[in-house]
Formats: sequence, structure tokens, C-alpha cells
Amino acid sequence: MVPIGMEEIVKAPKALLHDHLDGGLRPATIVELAAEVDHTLPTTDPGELGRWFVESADSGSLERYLETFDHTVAVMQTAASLHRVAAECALDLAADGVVYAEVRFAPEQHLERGLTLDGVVEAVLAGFAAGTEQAAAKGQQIRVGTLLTAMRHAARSQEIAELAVRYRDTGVVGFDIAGAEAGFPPTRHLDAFEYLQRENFHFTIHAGEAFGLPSIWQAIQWCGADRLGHGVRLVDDITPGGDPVLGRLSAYVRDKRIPLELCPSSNVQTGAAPSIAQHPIGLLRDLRFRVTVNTDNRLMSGTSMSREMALLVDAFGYGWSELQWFTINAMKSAFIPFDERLSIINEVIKPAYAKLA
Ligand SMILES: O=c1[nH]cnc2c1ncn2[C@@H]1O[C@H](CO)[C@@H](O)[C@H]1O
Ligand SMILES: [Zn+2]
Repeated sequence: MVPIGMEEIVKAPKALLHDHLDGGLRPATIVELAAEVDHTLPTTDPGELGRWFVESADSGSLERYLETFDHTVAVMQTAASLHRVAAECALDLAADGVVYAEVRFAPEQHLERGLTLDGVVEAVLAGFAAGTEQAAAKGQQIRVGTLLTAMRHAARSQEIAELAVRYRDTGVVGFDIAGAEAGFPPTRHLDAFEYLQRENFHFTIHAGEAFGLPSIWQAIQWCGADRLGHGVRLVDDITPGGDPVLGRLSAYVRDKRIPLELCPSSNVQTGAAPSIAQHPIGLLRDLRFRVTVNTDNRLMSGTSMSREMALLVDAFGYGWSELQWFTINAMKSAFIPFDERLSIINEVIKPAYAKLA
């Protein structure tokens, strides 16, 4: 079998469920926006700045990895800058062959220059719409859904959950919590999750990245998460060997087909996995968990959806059938309505992979 090349992977349709808006800016855009607001960057050379983000995020610790977001969040404090960053995000994902993306960000982090929560959300939604339209004009079809994130160390999750529900018919498709995981269990935000369940709304929870099984267990069994952001530490509940044995929690996650939003490069940078080749995605796929492949933060990892796929092809020898499986898993797990998911699977994904294979 001829190994699959990067160019072909870019052309293949891909679905992305876990991508942070403030973790995916173009370095050149950060430089321009920083000059407008007098924000001091480590360097104003876009190439060097891109490398600075990757090297700084390569820290082995989630807390230190998250410090790099100070520079991206600082330049995303006006409606115009949020609009631009969101439009470029849609354009960049579409150019990479992503046909469906859920992009998340935390509105509460963008209020430093007078915007309201609603103002932040409206600027981002308008930016995604503009970028989607520009991509379509170039012949690149993408659909972008927005997830609103609440920061887990803060106390605004109920407010952000209500904000998400308010915009559910105009582009917001789900809710999430993010930020440092150790010391900030999901149950701190139980009120918000119970509210969302009563509203029949969708949410994912960052869990099982920098903290292990208790975090995953709470996210699912206390909070009712539809999906797990990362969830990579679920392997702590699997006894490896010729015939791996699943514990109660990992068996539950697999039986219920709870999607795992795995982010290989990001996990290596924060120390959640030793390398791509040793990333638990290999085992989890073999065991048929509902595995999806994601970018997390394209800027901090110097990556793209196609690059993450290519890394897995290199490390695990995956072919088109595995790449299609990841893509369909993601599409099945999306927060948009079932009929819309199905039409992307049947009309876009399957015909394209049939030609590739
Ligand atoms: O992998 C991650 N784990 C936990 N939190 C994260 C990760 N990536 C980004 N953020 C946090 O989410 C916020 C909103 O997008 C970012 O500002 C960052 O603090
Ligand atoms: Zn994340």
C-alpha cells in the first residue's frame, strides 16, 4: 500500500470537533492586531512568533501551555478583531479541507475593552459567517458551529450556559468548560450543566487531559457530558495486554459510544502522552471507542487537521479507511441536528473517500 501523502489528506474532507478560536490565530494577524492595541509580544516577526508559541507550549504542563494564550486573548478584545480572527479561522480550516468544524472560545475572556458577552458572541458569529462565505466563493465548502466555553477556575458558567442557549438558533451549537483541570473538577459547574440538560442543549467537557479518571467520571456521571474533550486518560482504566481488560468507566464510555475528542499533538505538548507513536489513540481505536481526531490549538501546536491525520498515518500506518472512520465518527458526534449530520456524511464524506480508496 502506498502511504498517503499530505496533499491528498488536505483534499480529503475532514470533520473537526475540538478547536479553540484563541488557539488558532495566524501569527501575522497577531502581530498586526497587537500593534493596534499596543500589546507587547515576545517578537514581532511572524515566523519567529509562530515558533515562539510552539516552543513555549511544548512545556509538559497544561498550566504553562495555557500561559501562551495571554497573547492571543489580549489581541481579541474588540468586535473588529474577533470578527477578523473568526473569519480567518473559517478560511484556514476550509483551505485545509475541513468541511465541518466546531470552534470554541470563552466569551468571558474578551470583555477587557468594553464589549458585552452578547457583543463578543455576535462578532464571532458574524466573522464565521463572513469567512464561510469567502471560502465558498473559492469553492471550499465549510460549515462552522460555535461552542461557548466557560473557564473552569472562574464562576461564570451559568451565565455562559444561558448565553449559549440564547444563541442556539443563530450558530451556537454547544457548551464546554476549559482551563486548568487539576483542582477544578467539573462538578463545580453542576448548576450550569443541569440547566443545559433541562434546555435539551448539548455540551462537551474538557476532562481526562491533565487529570485522570475522577474528572472523566464526574464529567459523564455527574454532569451528563455528551462528549469528552480529550478523555485521553481513560486508558488508565484499561489493563493492557493481548486481550485488554476494560474497567467499569471505560466500558461505560465505549458501550454508550461517548465520543472522545482526542488531540494528539496537544497531548504530547502538555505531557498527557509521551509521543504520537505512544499516544493512546492507537489502543482506543483498536478497541473501537468512538475516537475523533482534533487539533485543539493549531497555533500552539503548529498544526492543522491534515497534519494531525498525517502524523497518525506515519505513526500507526493508517490508510483511507481509518481516516474515513475518524471523520465519520466526528460527524456522527457533532452537535448539529441529525439530518444535517447525515447529509454531510452521505453527500460529502462518503463519496469523497470512495474516490480516494
Ligand atoms: O487543551 C486545553 N485544555 C484546557 N484548556 C484549554 C485547552 N486549550 C485551550 N484551553 C483554554 O480554553 C480557553 C478558551 O478557548 C483558552 O483561552 C485556554 O485558556
Ligand atoms: Zn481544548
